[in-house]
Amino acid sequence: MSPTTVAEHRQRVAELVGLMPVLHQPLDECLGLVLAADVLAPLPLPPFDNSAMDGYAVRAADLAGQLPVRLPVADDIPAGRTDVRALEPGTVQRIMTGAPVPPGADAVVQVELTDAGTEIVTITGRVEAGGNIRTAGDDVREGDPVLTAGTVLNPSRLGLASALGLAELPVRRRPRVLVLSTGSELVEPGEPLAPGQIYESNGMMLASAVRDAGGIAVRLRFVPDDVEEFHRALAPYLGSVDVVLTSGGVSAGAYEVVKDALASHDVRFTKVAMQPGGPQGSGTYEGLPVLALPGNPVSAQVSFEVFVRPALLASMGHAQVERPVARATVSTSLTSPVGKTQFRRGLYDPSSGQVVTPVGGPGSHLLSALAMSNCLIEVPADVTELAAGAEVTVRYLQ
Ligand SMILES: Nc1nc2c(c(=O)[nH]1)N[C@H]1C(S)=C(S)[C@@H](COP(=O)(O)OP(=O)(O)OC[C@H]3O[C@@H](n4cnc5c(N)ncnc54)[C@H](O)[C@@H]3O)O[C@H]1N2
Ligand code: MOO
Repeated sequence: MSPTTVAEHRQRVAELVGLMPVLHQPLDECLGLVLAADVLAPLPLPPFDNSAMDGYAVRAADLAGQLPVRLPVADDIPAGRTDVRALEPGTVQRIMTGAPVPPGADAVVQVELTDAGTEIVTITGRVEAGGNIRTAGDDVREGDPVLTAGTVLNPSRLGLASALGLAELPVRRRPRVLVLSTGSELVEPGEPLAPGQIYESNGMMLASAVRDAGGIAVRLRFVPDDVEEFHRALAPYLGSVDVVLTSGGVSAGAYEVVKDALASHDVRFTKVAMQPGGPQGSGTYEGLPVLALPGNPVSAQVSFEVFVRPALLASMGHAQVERPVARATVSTSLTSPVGKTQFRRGLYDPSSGQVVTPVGGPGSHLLSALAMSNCLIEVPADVTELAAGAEVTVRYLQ
């Protein structure tokens, strides 16, 4: 049987994860989420004619003659006043930025062009009719489609929704991902380490990657290589998560707990033609999508980047699920296994003439090299050698 290609496995993972349902969420929880329906402005912005300056609401015609002119101050209009009275000819009203312009006024004279009087004001400068007034609907007209379905909600868009008086927006909700590491050798950071044990790192890395992609990570402390314990550990979470993401226990050894526990369910274990990240499991368990990543830390994280991150983003309705890619020249020669897409770790600096420098070797245990890198260098499956200066595609991770 020919190995699964990267593209085939990506497709399978995306289909398994599917689309999250649409919910009306409070704006506070919408940052980074994708709007699921068009939003029509329920009111104009600004909602009423208001002053752009602290100063005096006037009739421009009252300033048409010789300046300075002295006019009585008939009223005071702070922002937020709701009972504004009409401006009588030959008078002014003191007005603050954002306050409603009184009927009858057609301009605002900024305070700097006056003596700031409170009973009588002396005005020394002229303003045109319409000057310093922000008219209703200037920014948004009522009924305008201000935010369209598919828009990613960023700070300014959430600000706009608030300005329109919306307390909630329809969005695809964040996927809840159960992150579970397996391995009897694993020890919680902070605990003492016995010979033969290592500190657990995939759980922290994958949970952070889930959050970084916009999902909610539920971390289940790692379970030992025991099938019964694996099932018992998962059971309490099955009703409350959307995806189960495991790492470790999928290759060819004698104690492959994830494979042993799930192969009898609807989970398929395959070799994907890539390095790192060859052994992969995917399918459903008790109706839940399960993505079983290999345990080597670099393999787990590269698998997340290539398969899981795009699927989580797509599940939230993102159209753009790819990292930015660029063409770059590689600074040193590279070799790559035959028939496998290789993802090497690299440092890419677009300001330095599009050069990418490999960091560390191909080994999938080289976590510090991954931590020092900012991109993945993609070597196609049909390429086994690259000379220094050859062109490659880089996926920019930061
Ligand atoms: N005979 C073969 N052996 C291996 C093959 C193979 O095809 N034939 N494939 C290799 C490849 S490629 C990979 S990748 C790994 C995948 O192994 P598993 O998914 O079964 O992972 P483990 O054996 O449990 O662990 C591998 C390695 O990673 C460390 N690890 C695991 N989980 C964590 C964690 N949460 N935090 C930190 N480190 C972790 C573990 O201690 C091992 O060193 O299999 C190869 N072998
Ligand atoms: O696929 Mo393994 O991920 O080469 O180390």
